[in-house]
Amino acid sequence: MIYTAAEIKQIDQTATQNGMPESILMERAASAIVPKLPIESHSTILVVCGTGNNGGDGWVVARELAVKGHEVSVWLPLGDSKSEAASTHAAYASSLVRVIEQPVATDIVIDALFGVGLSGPVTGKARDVIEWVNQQMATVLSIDLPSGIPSDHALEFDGLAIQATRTYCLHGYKRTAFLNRTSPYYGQIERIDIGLPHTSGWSVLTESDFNRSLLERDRFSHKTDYGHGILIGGSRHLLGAPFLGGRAAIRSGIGLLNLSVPREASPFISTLPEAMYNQHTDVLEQSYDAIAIGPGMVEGEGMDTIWQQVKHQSCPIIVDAGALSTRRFETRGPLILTPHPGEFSRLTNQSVEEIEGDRFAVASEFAKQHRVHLILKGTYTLIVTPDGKGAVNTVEASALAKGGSGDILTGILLALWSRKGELQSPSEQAVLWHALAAKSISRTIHPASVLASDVIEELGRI
Ligand SMILES: NC(=O)C1=CN([C@@H]2O[C@H](COP(=O)(O)OP(=O)(O)OC[C@H]3O[C@@H](n4cnc5c(N)ncnc54)[C@H](O)[C@@H]3O)[C@@H](O)[C@H]2O)[C@@H](O)CC1
Ligand SMILES: [K+]
Repeated sequence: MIYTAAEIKQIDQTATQNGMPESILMERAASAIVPKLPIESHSTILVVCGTGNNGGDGWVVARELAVKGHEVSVWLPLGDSKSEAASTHAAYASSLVRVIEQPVATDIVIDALFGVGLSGPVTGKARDVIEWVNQQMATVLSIDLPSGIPSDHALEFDGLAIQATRTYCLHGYKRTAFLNRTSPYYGQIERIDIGLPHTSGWSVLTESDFNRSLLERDRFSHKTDYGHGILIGGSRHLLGAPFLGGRAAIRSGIGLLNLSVPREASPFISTLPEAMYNQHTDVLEQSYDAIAIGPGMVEGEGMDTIWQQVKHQSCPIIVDAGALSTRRFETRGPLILTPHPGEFSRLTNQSVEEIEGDRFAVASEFAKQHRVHLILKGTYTLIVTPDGKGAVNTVEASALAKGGSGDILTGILLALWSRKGELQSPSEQAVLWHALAAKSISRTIHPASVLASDVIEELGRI
């Protein structure tokens, strides 16, 4: 569940209009956060409160901790609360805690300076406050967002924000928790339910979302029950990619696999005898359950002729690497595109910085506009459906930052999309499986040393 600041404000406003006041939401937020705080009985605590509702949350947390017997100081570096709900809480809580003018070093700092109300880079005195917090040796626990971090995108972020040890994200995560530039500030993240309804179009994928029944085989089944796919790839100087993709497809359970490779690949055919082979110049059969095209391919070398045949097929078509082009968006069946940010930059005419700074919006817009399934690769791969909704993968695997990883993902996608619609969210499952296999092999081989082939062999072991 991931929300923009505007969505959070809307949910908040609807709740308020329907009789759930902000002060009660703050109460709920604090009572859900406090039991989770990693605070020892003897820890000294400083709560830094801003003037908005994030500061209001801070006041209630401070009050609860004081009631539990902790030594709590509250610092209001930007002055008194401007929000009515926060002021009400501040009035009572200030009778239970110590309100200080000058900050003191403590074991714990609770950051309640800014939440989703921040707009643009931090200005004024708050900049010094953030720098002061970052100089402390304390464990820093942020409420909702690390103060200074924008909610939705990193396009205007200037690098000044609180470096949290842990962040308690209220209601849902904010997009910046999953952007390369901003996610490190969050520390560990935890979602806090405050009892509001969920309306998010974005979900967060973790290990537990992987559907292990993918690996099951029915005892009376036949190879045709698991789909027949073709992977078209390779070019004169890039011959390994289709074999990596093909091997990954077979390791992902595909029933039958054809590999279409250039003539120059003939010497490698014996490395994967489980596949059936075609040449790029062969006419495409009509009977595939899914097609993948692109690993190791380059423009020219017959690409246009091959694409003319592919695009008339009504099965799902996965387009990757060298086949990704704005000239190849027209297909009869579902189209699944798998760009990394550089490739996506070419498809969108936006810079890699613009894409990486605002991945969710750019990916969602693109998927809706072109009615495609989009897998925007990265540390936090986004998997977007043609309605612009999607999921972010949070299973991190640095071993995948290496040539060949994309070919493997294409192979897994081919296998899962070949299952004739029998699987829910094949793209999400493929991304998870890929990351989990890489994470799993990284336990026995150092991530720097993991080969793409090692990841393929691990697919059946997770
Ligand atoms: N629906 C929800 O999820 C709930 C949200 N609540 C809290 O309310 C927060 C949002 O509260 P608010 O909307 O009052 O906003 P914040 O408390 O996040 O911040 C607002 C303050 O920041 C200042 N500000 C904005 N941009 C600035 C900049 N660039 N430089 C310096 N100062 C700047 C504003 O002048 C204002 O005083 C959430 O993050 C969350 O902590 C909770 O109270 C419970 C319910
Ligand atoms: K905060």
